[in-house]
Amino acid sequence: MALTVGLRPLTRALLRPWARVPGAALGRPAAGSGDGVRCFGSPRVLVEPDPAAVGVAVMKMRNPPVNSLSLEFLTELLISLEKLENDKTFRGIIITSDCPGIFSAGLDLLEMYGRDPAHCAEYWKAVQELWLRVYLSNLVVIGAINGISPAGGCLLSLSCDYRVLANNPKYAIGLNETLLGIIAPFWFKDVLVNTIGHRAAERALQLGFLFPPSDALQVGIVDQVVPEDQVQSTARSVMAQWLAIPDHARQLTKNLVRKPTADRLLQQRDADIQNFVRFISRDSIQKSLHVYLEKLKQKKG
Ligand SMILES: CCCCCCCC/C=C\C=C\CC(=O)SCCNC(=O)CCNC(=O)[C@H](O)C(C)(C)COP(=O)(O)OP(=O)(O)OC[C@H]1O[C@@H](n2cnc3c(N)ncnc32)[C@H](O)[C@@H]1OP(=O)(O)O
Repeated sequence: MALTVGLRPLTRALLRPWARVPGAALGRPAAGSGDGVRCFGSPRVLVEPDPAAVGVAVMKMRNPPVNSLSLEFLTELLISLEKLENDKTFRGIIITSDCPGIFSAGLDLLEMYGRDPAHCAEYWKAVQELWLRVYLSNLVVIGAINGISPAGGCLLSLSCDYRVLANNPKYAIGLNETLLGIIAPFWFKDVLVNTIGHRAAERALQLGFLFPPSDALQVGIVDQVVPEDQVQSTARSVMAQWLAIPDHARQLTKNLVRKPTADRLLQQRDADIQNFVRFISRDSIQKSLHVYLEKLKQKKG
């Protein structure tokens, strides 16, 4: 089945592989700065230069209540990342959350439930694009994970160069897709295998493990677990260590390590979109999503 993907103009401009964001940029001088420091804001993505670290931006995700990765939110994240990537002021980003207790609830289930194939295709393309942009970023990307991080939230974390997780037993992280009756796509799986190894990934993926911090550290899905009030300062110290390496050497090395994984998706992006649309449109999958969404509602009581 050939898919015709009808993209909206903004999304279309953004989602071409490595597209340049057109003129109407969100980048603007920080209010009252006048010193050339740039701040790229958007309603759901707050980006500010780290006042304590030169060349570092802090990107706070603010899509309440749970930072689910809706199409609009993905688009704003992509714009902000593109702007940062193009601004030579910055060499590193710390990605964190502005939603208490939640890093990201992952992909927005409402973008996949009860939607037509064209919408699902557009959505999946945006998911692919965000992953590629974070995973292959020339910047040092540190995840300051200050909340629970299931599925797509975990993928975002895994795509960073280094992960610092707050030590709170509620802040579990993992690819829990099977618990929803869906499956993690091959590129989610690849990134997990690259991070924790084949055997651990095999178990974690099939059983839909959400690792609490101590287990997450033990299996290697995060690099460091620290008290909640030290997540930002730790991320900043780690960033300093990464920024001590000359950019060109670090970037080429990152590319060497990550490109084969990214290429697997780049070589079959359209097929991956079609597979996703076919899979998600199945009655059985839509029913699983319905049951899961109902469970989330009932949990509230
Ligand atoms: C042939 C092969 C082809 C390959 C095909 C590949 C197919 C792959 C398909 C999909 C892959 C998907 C990956 C994902 O990321 S799926 C999303 C997984 N996420 C989760 O499981 C998390 C679900 N959410 C929660 O567990 C909780 O909400 C939590 C994050 C722990 C926060 O709990 P709490 O603070 O108690 O908040 P609530 O549960 O009350 O939630 C508040 C409202 O937010 C809604 N919500 C929550 N998560 C999502 C989400 N992911 N998407 C959309 N909406 C979400 C929740 O329903 C509440 O809404 P409301 O206030 O209206 O009731």
